[in-house]
Amino acid sequence: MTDPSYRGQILVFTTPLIGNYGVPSNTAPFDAHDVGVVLESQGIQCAAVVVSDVAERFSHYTAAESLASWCQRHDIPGITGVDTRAITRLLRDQGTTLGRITVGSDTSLPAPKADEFWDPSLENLVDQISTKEPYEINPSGSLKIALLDFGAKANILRSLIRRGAAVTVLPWNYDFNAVRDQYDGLFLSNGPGDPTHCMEAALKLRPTLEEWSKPVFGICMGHQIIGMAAGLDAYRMTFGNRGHNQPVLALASSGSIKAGRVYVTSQNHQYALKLQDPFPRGWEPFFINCNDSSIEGIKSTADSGRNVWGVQFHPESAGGPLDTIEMFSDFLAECAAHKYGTVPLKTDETQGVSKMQTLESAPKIEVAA
Ligand SMILES: NC(=O)CC[C@H](N)C(=O)O
Repeated sequence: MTDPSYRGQILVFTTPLIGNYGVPSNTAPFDAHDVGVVLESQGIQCAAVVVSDVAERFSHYTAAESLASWCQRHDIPGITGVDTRAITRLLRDQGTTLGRITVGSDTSLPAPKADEFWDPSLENLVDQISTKEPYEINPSGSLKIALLDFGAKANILRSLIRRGAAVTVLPWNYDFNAVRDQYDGLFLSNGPGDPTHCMEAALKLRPTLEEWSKPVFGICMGHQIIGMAAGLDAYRMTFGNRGHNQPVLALASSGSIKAGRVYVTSQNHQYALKLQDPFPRGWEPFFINCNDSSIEGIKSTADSGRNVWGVQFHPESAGGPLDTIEMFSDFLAECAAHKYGTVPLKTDETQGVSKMQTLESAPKIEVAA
């Protein structure tokens, strides 16, 4: 609920009992030295929550308040006592759908018209949530990482600073080309909404993505930005990938990632990069989703002279499995290798499976209309 990528969305929980553990307090401040303890941003980001059975009595040693009181404090509506199974089945048939929560039981009122629903995908949600001013976290860190903030989850910042990086958080549309010499690597964060609203930022980054030899790593929206800058199209999926059990197959080895292995990942996205054959010159698919064959990662090819990669899933999870958490260590090892000339964990192409074989034998690919 605090992941900024959920901004504007009504979340329907499939687990029937929600709120049993209450909500922890996020006692560490979000400032230049820390990014909170457990929550992913300072407030609730989703537009509303739909729960089958909300727990009014909560119990956990870190709990500070109930789900309902937390929602009330943040002015976020919630509804309980509804058949979330029925709503989920509807969403599974027709895909992600505009919705609204209304109060009252007068069924004689006419059903709302299409234009009476607020459509968050029409807005540039990234611009609403991104930092307005640059700021630095852990300034004494040895590796200087710039992070373009499309709506970054706090655990991405934690995962970088825990590994010793100094992170400068920049607004999403900042002209990074002009300041890139000051940094050892660039990170592109996750973020809410339709990535094509950020096309200008993607195109602005092209000189860096084409000329810079230092590492660039993108997650989710960040991965979509890299892909759009590389010339791939982004499309809206009928069924976005959400949840903590999305299997992805690695098509190439790099750092801790081994080609041919399936990793279980945490995901939250409605858009994806469109698979095309051939891939743009100098780029290759990195991961593919085992359920729907959508692209889950791309990377620059070994002969491109660049060191850029992005993943559609969330290696930092929070919540979810930690199968791919070492991708943060890989990123910083690459940055250190570039800066100090040390040797990072290297790509082992010999373990690779045939990419085209994997793509061909995979299930049907969902393509945008
Ligand atoms: N978690 C994210 O960064 C989501 C990216 C994008 N907003 C999508 O829905 O596809």
